[in-house]
This record gives sequence, C-alpha cells and structure tokens, in this order.
Amino acid sequence: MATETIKVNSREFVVKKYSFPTEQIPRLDYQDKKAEKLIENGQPVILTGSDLVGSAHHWDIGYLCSNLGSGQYTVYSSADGKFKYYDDKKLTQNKQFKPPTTQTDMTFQEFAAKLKRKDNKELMYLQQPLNETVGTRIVMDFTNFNWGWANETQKKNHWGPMTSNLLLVGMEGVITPAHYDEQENLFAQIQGYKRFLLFDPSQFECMYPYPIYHPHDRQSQVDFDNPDLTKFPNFANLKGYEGVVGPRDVLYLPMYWWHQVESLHGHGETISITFWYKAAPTVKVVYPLTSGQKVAIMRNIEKMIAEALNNNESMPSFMQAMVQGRYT
Ligand SMILES: CC1(C)c2ccccc2-c2ccc(C[C@@H](CC(=O)O)C(=O)C(=O)O)cc21
Ligand SMILES: [Zn+2]
Repeated sequence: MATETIKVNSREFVVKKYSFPTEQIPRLDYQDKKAEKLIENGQPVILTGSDLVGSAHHWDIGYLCSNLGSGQYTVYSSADGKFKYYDDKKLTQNKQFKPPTTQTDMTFQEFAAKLKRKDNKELMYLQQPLNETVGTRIVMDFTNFNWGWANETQKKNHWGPMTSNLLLVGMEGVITPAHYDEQENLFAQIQGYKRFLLFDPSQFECMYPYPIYHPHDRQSQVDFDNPDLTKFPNFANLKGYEGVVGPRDVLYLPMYWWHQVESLHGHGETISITFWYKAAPTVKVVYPLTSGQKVAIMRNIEKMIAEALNNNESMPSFMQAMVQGRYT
C-alpha cells in the first residue's frame, strides 16, 4: 500500500495514499463566526479551543484502567485492521454473510493488558457507550464536559436530543471504512491522532452503499485499497476532504456525510468520545432538496419496496425493471 507523509501543525504523519483527490477540512477556533456558519450550513469543520471534553484531557489508558471500574466493555478485533460496522439485526436476511470482525466482552483492565502484549495477531477497537457502570471520577469528568457550548450548538442548529456518547479506544492503525450515519456528530479527540476522510452526501453515486437490508447498510461496498472500477465506475470521480484531529480537537461531522477514519501510527492508542444528536425535525420542506435529504428519500423508498416485496432476492430485478430503458 502506497503511503505519503503529510504535515499537520508542524507534526508529520505517514498516511495511506488513495486514488481520489482531497481538500483540507477547515480548522477554526470554535468561537470563530466562520465556524458557526459552517455548522449552520451542515459543513464539516475541525474546531480548536472548545474544551468540549477539557475535563477528560488527562484520560489515558492507565487512568481509564484505574477509574472505569470492572464493567464489561465491547472490544472488536480484526485481522486486517478494518472495522466495518455490521447490523446484527440484519444477519437473518443474509445467510451467507460472514462478519468481518469478532466481538468480545472484557473488562477495561483485560483490554489494557492485551494492548501491552507484543504478540497480538489482530488489531483491537474498544467501543462502549459511557454509562453508569463507570467509576465516580469518570462520572465527574463527564459532568465537567463543556455542556454549555454543546447544548448551545445543539439548540442554535435545531438538532434533536443527544442520543449517546461512545467511548472509543483504538490501537494505532485501526480503520473504520467509509460509511455515513444518520445523526449529527460532535467528535471529540482526547488522545492520539485520527485522519478523517470525508465525502459530501452528493458523492452518493461514487460510494455504492450496500443494499438497505444488508448488514453493512450505510457502508460503502468499494474497497478503497483496491477499488473495482468495473463494478463501481463512478468511484473514479470521487472527490473528498481530509483532516487530522489530535488531542483537544473537535470535528463537527454532519449527518449523511461519508467518512473513513484512520488511527495514525506513531502516536499511541487513540481515545475519542462521540456526541451524537438526532436530526433536526423537518418542519417545512424547502426546495431545492439537500443531497442529504435525497439520501433519506432513497432510503425510505428502498425500505418501502423491501417491505412490499417481502423478498429481498426480488429487489434487484424489481428496481431494474423500474429504471432500465426508462430512466437510464
Ligand atoms: C468501528 C467502531 C468501533 C464500531 C464497531 C461496531 C459498531 C459501531 C462502531 C463504531 C461507531 C463509531 C465509531 C467512531 C467513528 C469512527 C472512528 O473514529 O474510527 C465514527 O464512525 C463516528 O463517529 O461516526 C467507531 C466504531
Ligand atoms: Zn460514523
């Protein structure tokens, strides 16, 4: 795999080289009016100085070990370091699907001990909602997050309620392949460095998501390391944005924006916390529709057809009958 060295804020990172061009994600102080404008317009921006999780800046593996308590944590393992999310509620509809990662529950202390081993065959990624099982000092750190700013941002942009805060601890080199989420996300980086590759929802035609009933719904079918341009020709027209988030940075990741996330080598395990918010309720449809709204419409139609046909195997021929020679 070809790599290139990029410089970010006087730091150098060796990153994987891909076939598509990218521009830089804007990086602005969180109080900059331009940053607020970008968030208002559903555009990604890396925010500095927010101290959104300032009370967690001292979180490292050791501190988490001592203060997370003895609750069970979900740890994913992957031989190729890629962690493609899959919806296990959709496994029944795909008999031949084989999960690309394995999932183990263990205490944080067991996870930390595994991190130290040199003979790990697989990369590991801990992903766990912050909940009441954590120790009192973590709860205190959590209550001291900059909720004033977070709540103000949520209100100003008419986001729905915050749904979850995920604690993420990844080994260097873990990759979350390209996918989109249906919630607004304030992504706070605590330790280590993560490279974000972002793609506007209008790039939908280049990303070829799995069918909606597939366990990998919302994920791109394209292997970024070896794109099959016969099957996915429009991938050749993909244009993206990229940026590196480090400790204290917060990325505003708008709903429906595609993202691939890579924990960079040379800077230790990555620790991140996500703040996910439900979408703003659509009070009045304004034309022209945004590309995110078009994705939502496509999803609803796919769901309706899958439900009406009640037979996923007949979806392809049905969908093609609808467009072949008529809309093509
Ligand atoms: C890959 C992993 C651990 C996972 C496994 C199984 C189920 C869910 C998830 C899940 C959800 C979110 C992330 C964080 C981030 C990607 C990144 O930071 O790597 C991202 O995509 C976002 O913030 O939207 C990572 C994961
Ligand atoms: Zn995501």
